Formats: sequence, structure tokens, C-alpha cells
Amino acid sequence: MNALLQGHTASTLNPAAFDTVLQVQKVSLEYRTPQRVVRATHEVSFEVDRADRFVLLGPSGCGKSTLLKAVAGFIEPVAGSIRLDGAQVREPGPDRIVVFQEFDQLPPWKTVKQNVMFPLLASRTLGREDAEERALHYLEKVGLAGFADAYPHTLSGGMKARVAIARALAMQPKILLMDEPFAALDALTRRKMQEELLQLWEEVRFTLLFVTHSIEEALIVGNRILLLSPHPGRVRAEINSHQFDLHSLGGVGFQQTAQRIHRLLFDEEVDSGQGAELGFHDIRIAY
Ligand SMILES: Nc1ncnc2c1ncn2[C@@H]1O[C@H](COP(=O)(O)OP(=O)(O)OP(=O)(O)O)[C@@H](O)[C@H]1O
Repeated sequence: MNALLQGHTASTLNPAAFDTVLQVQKVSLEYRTPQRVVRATHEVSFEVDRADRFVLLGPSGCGKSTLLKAVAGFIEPVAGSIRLDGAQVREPGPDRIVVFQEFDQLPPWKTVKQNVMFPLLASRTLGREDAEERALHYLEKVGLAGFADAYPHTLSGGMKARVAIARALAMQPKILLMDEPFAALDALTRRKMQEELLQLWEEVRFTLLFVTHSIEEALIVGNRILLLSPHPGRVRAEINSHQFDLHSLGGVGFQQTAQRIHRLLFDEEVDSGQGAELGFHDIRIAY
């Protein structure tokens, strides 16, 4: 990999300064059908540090969801390795919880509280009493303490999203995996959920791996963004984006950065010298 460092990130200067949770090294992922082999990602590498909000960003079909599924342990790489706290990922486990966008997967016959308790009980992480206490704790964190006994069909889309997040956080995973979690929500609710996710992160400081194809969402949610090239996904660049949040929306710096990311994602002609031209202070362009 020919990499340009345009303003070194702290982690590249001193790897020991950060506590690395997830190491993805040269991971290639494929789908095999009787007719053909589809390569979803090619030699993708990145590292997620504890309490990072790390975003995988790229156009449709670049392999973001496939990467997330591989980290979750549902798909095995054909090459490369995935390590969580140093241990090779081989199968799904309660230390990695995935939140998908289909919140209607909440079992409708269970109350909100029972939904949040369910994985804790099923994985034998906690007994009933402790599971109930933990569930109520996280429901309170997402502002749904008053809805503990409600059934999912009585909730709005945003509330179901919050239940799904509470259910995932209650497991206290080493890393929370979110695959376009707000994509099915209307624009206003989506923005609210981004805000609430950031507030929750301020309180709980969980480690997040978040997939989106929205540049704006990536800049709001992430402190680091990995840009993936179109199919098959390869690492195009990594960007430090900790300076942006919802308050940055509409600002000149935010808009300019969004445009630069767009160029990095879609301009074929970007070469390794363009990091400086594009004005990023913390960017690593890879080929
Ligand atoms: N079950 C499957 N069988 C065969 N090919 C698949 C399967 N799932 C995904 N693919 C292919 O793998 C590639 C990566 O798909 P993936 O869903 O990971 O992309 P993505 O970046 O998450 O896209 P999107 O943003 O549209 O969800 C695509 O070319 C897709 O067609």
C-alpha cells in the first residue's frame, strides 16, 4: 500500500497511545454462488480504537455491509484477518452486537422491556432480576423508561430505533455494529436519532462501527471515516472527522469537507498528492 500521510494522526505516530479494539488486516470477502464468485472487498485494512465512532463510508455495493457482517462473525474472510481485542473473530458472539435498520424485527409479542432483556437472558449473560435492572437502565438512557411495558407496534419508528439501540447497549458489547440504522426513518427523525446517538455516546462512551452511504451522516456521527472505493471495496482514504457534529451542519467547513469527500469517493483522478490540495489536515490516502 502506497500511503501518504498528510498531517499524521496521533495513532500513527504512537500506536501505544490508543487502545485498539478491532484490527481488520487486508481482509478480502467474497460471495460464492454456483454460477460465480463476487468479490465484495479487496484487502481492506483499518483499526478501531476504544470509544471510536468509526464510520465505513462508500457507494452502494462497495462492501460496507459485508465488512460489518464479517466483523460480526457471519462471514469468513477469504484472505486477511479480523481481530477483536487481539483474538481472531471466527463466529458471532455477544461481544459484537449488530443494529440493523429493520426495527420491525423486534418481536411484537414482547414488551419493550422484555425485548431489551431477551438477548441478556438468551445468552445467559445475566439472570432475570439483573437483566431487568440492566434493561431499565438502558431504556432510561434512550429516554424510554416510561414505555418499558409498551408493545413495539405502539411505538414510532424513532422509538423502535431507540429500543434496538438500548437492547444492543444492554449487552455491553466490545463493539456496537450499526448498519445504516437510520436509513428507513424520515429526515427529521433521522437527524434526531443522530443527535441522540451522539448524546448517548457522550454518556456511555461505547465503541461504534457505523455503516452509511450518506457523507453528511458520516461526518456527523463519526470521529474517523474510512472511505471505500466502488465495487469491490478497497480503502480509498481515512479521515479524522472529530471536529464535526450536528451544529456544524450547513457551515462552510462542513460543506467543503463533504464536497472533498465526494471527490475522493467518486473522482477517478485523485492521486496521492491531492490530500494537500483537498485541504484535509488529517487524511491518509491509500491505493
Ligand atoms: N448474498 C449475496 N450473494 C452474492 N452477492 C452478494 C450478496 N450480498 C451482497 N453481494 C454483493 O457483494 C457486494 C457488496 O455488497 P454489500 O451489501 O456489502 O454493499 P454495501 O456497500 O453495503 O451496499 P449498500 O450501501 O447498497 O447496502 C455487492 O456487489 C453485492 O451485490
